[in-house]
Amino acid sequence: MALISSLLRQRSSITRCMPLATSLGSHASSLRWMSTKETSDEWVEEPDETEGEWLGCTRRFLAPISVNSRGSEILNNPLFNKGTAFKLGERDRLRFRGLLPPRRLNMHRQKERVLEEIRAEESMIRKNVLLEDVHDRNETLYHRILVDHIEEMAPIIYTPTVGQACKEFGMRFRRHRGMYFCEEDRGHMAAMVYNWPQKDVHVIVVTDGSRILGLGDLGANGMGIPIGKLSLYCAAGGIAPHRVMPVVLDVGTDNPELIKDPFYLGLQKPRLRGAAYYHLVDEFIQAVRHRWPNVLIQFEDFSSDKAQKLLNKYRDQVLCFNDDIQGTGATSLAGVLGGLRAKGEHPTALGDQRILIAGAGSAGIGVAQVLYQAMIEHGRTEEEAKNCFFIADEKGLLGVERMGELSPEQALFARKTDGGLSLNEIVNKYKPTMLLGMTAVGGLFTEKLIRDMAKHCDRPIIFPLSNPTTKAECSAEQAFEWTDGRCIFASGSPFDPVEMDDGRIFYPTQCNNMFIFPGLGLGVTLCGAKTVSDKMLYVAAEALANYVSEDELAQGKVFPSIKTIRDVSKKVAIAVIEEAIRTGQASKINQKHMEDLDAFVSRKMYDPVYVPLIEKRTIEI
Ligand SMILES: NC(=O)C1=CN([C@@H]2O[C@H](COP(=O)(O)OP(=O)(O)OC[C@H]3O[C@@H](n4cnc5c(N)ncnc54)[C@H](OP(=O)(O)O)[C@@H]3O)[C@@H](O)[C@H]2O)C=CC1
Ligand SMILES: CC(=O)C(=O)O
Ligand SMILES: [Mg+2]
Repeated sequence: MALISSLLRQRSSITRCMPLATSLGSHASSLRWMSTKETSDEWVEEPDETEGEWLGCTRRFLAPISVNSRGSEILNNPLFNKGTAFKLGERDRLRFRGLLPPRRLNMHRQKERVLEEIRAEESMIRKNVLLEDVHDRNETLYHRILVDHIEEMAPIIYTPTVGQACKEFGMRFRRHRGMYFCEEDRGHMAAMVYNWPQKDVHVIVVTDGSRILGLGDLGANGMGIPIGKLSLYCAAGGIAPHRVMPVVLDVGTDNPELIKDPFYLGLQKPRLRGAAYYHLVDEFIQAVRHRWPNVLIQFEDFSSDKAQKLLNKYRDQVLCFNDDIQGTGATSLAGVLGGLRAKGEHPTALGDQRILIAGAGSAGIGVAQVLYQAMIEHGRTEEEAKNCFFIADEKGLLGVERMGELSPEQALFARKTDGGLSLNEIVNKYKPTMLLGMTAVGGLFTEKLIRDMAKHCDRPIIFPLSNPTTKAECSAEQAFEWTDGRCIFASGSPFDPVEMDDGRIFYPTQCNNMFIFPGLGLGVTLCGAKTVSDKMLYVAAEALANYVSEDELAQGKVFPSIKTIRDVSKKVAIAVIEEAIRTGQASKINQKHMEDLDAFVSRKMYDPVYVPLIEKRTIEI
């Protein structure tokens, strides 16, 4: 009876209509029109007593959203579920009154409870499981926790812990998330993409699991990576959770342990190769673009032999980029520019550096390509720029004598002399000013190597970028200790501050593509770009580099604090949109947006708050 009268009251209160804000994120697409009277009189909930503490006091108007489901369906849908935070009126209207304990906790209290539980747990992987449980039952709360505590949560949902989460993916599997495509799905993918429950996907992160972080071939267990990256897209890049889709292309695995693992959930057969592999990828790309023509596709953790080929094939045709090649390149450029600033050198001094890159895979070559382009941008000739690089793989310095076996991208950097020199020999002969590690070989940077770097260079830039922490080429402590605190350091996975014997404290920052991809994705999807250009990556790197303050540089920090990642992503997005406008790619940006891009981007960024829910049929007018 109460429900009927409540519905009657709602209907009779309709006065005039207005469109609802799309920035409400997850469910706005299901909205039609809403009466201002309804929203103001009936549906807007009393502000929570602690709202200001976590939301900032000046909240935008929380218009309700209409949902097709009701009852326990809502409680079981992580995009809608608010758990114990549902107010009585909502429990009543949506027909699940009595299905939750009576006492209501507001979001702040729920968050405190989860934080207490996570903080009481010592093991990082257990923390990951607890947080992913929240992800699976209440996405709004999950993203609120990430946004408010990103520095603490990033190592739990991302590197380093995501590495272990991937390794144990089969064992820990609880609930479906993301899509899988395999050879058996050939011919069906265009139909399969319609199984995805959300109508409007903006960003896909896809892997074939062939090189997960520095852990090698983890096959379908690699799903943890797209999930982790997309969590950052939402929390740091402000893309609403219903607009992202994690994907694994399960093309088998060559990892013998997985082939015999009884709990492995992927196909236990050798990897698909050659034309069949590329046809499968192609069908996937066509299928997702058929349903979502403007979707951004981020290639992630493909082994290098395929990563560059796929990028070359699709980069001018579809909105896509390879995070390990291009995202890491842009991030490292920002760090290197920060390092030069910390040394009091002008950005154009980039072309005066001698850069030793250990690792000639996707990341190593990607970084070299972006630094090389930046040198050209700063006026160096191709020859001068090439001459700055010393790139080594397991066989030593890349040299012209190996031309036949190198990829075209590697061949560009092959040295005319001294091919095959070891890292130690390169350091002693060429006295590099920078040492960047992307080998996935933990501890590769030995004490001798780093001490020799510091002998020849007053302030060497040392970036061990391999992930997870076990694969870092050296630790922060080692780098600072072996250079007497003179190095400029950043790492792929986080390290704690280092206190030297003389009391000096150094604060290592993280050189990880997480500083680029969320903002890049936000920028290109908001502006309607058709492709991701090299220049977009360059301006993204500049925006990131400019974010670091003089004070931070003075403390040896060449990247901003992860606490600021949401704002960093906004700046990156704005830079990307400006570049798209400049080159006529910004099809969705109008004059009004251009007048205040900052406000436009801020408005569009998903902010995880509980939005009042109403049953769809009660508001159709
Ligand atoms: N911080 C960040 O944002 C990012 C970090 N990464 C990390 O970078 C690492 C590498 O990734 P990716 O490039 O895709 O991997 P690849 O496997 O494609 O490349 C690894 C490279 O390291 C070389 N290598 C192996 N052992 C040695 C050695 N002893 N000395 C010199 N070189 C060696 C390999 O040479 P060979 O081919 O001869 O074996 C290969 O060229 C991973 O750990 C990944 O997590 C990646 C992307 C972003
Ligand atoms: C960070 C990242 O993308 C990697 O390690 O592969
Ligand atoms: Mg990666």
